[in-house]
Amino acid sequence: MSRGPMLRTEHLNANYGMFQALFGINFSIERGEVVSLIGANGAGKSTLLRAIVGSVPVAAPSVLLDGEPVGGSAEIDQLSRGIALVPEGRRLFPSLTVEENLLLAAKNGRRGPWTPDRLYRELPALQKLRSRPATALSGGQQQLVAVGRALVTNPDFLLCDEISLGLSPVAVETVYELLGTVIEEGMAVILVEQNVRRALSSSSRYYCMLKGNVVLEGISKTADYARVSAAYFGD
Ligand SMILES: Nc1ncnc2c1ncn2[C@@H]1O[C@H](COP(=O)(O)OP(=O)(O)OP(=O)(O)O)[C@@H](O)[C@H]1O
Repeated sequence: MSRGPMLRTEHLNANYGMFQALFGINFSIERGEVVSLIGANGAGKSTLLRAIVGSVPVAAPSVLLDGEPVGGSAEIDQLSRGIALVPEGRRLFPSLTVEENLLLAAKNGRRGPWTPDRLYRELPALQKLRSRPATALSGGQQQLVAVGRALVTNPDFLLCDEISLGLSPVAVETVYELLGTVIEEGMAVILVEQNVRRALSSSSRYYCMLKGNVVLEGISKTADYARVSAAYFGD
C-alpha cells in the first residue's frame, strides 16, 4: 500500500552564485523507501541533497515535507523535521572525540531509538574508539561516525552522500550493514552512490542525473543497466 510521497522537490532550482547547478528537479521519496541518485561527477547529486537539507539556498515551495513547503530552512530546522545528511567527505569535528561528535549531533536532533549507546551496541568496534579524536580514526571508522552522527538525530529521511567513497571493501560492507539495519527499521534513505550496481541493488527506485537535470528514473529491480549507464554518461 502506498503511503504517498512524503518528501519531494518540485521544480527545484539551485545556484552557486551565477552558476545554476539544478534545473527544475522533481524528486520524491516516501517514508521507509530507499532511493538512489546516480550520475557522474558534477551531475548535481550532492547539490540536490544539500538543497533538501538547507545548506544550499532554495525557494520554500521547491521542497515539500508532507505537502508543507520547507525549502530554504536552516539545517537545524530540517534536522528537527527529521531530515539529516551524511555529507560527502564526512566533515567530522576534528578537535572533538567520537563521543563528543555524536553527543553534539544528538543534542541538535530528535529523540528516538538511535542514541550513541545504541550505536555502540551495533558497532562494538566504535565503542572502543569513543574517546579518540575523530581524526585518529581510519576512513572507514570515520564514515561510521559520520553515519552515526546523522542517525542519532533520529531522522525519518537519511541522506547519504557517497558513503562508500575511498573505503576498503570491508569498511564498505560494515557501513552498508549498518544502513541495512536502519532501513529494516523503516528509515527512508536517499543514497548517492558512484557504484551503479550497488546503487541499484540497494534501492527500490533510482534517479539518474546529468548536468543538473533528472534524465532517467525508475524501479531499481527492473532497471536496464545499459540504459542507466548511457544516461550516466549522457550518450
Ligand atoms: N560550492 C560550490 N560552488 C560553486 N559550484 C559548485 C559548488 N559545489 C558544486 N558546484 C558545482 O555544481 C555542479 C554540481 O555539483 P555536485 O557536487 O552537486 O555534483 P555531484 O553530482 O554531487 O558530483 P560529485 O560526485 O562530484 O559530488 C558542478 O558543476 C559543481 O562544479
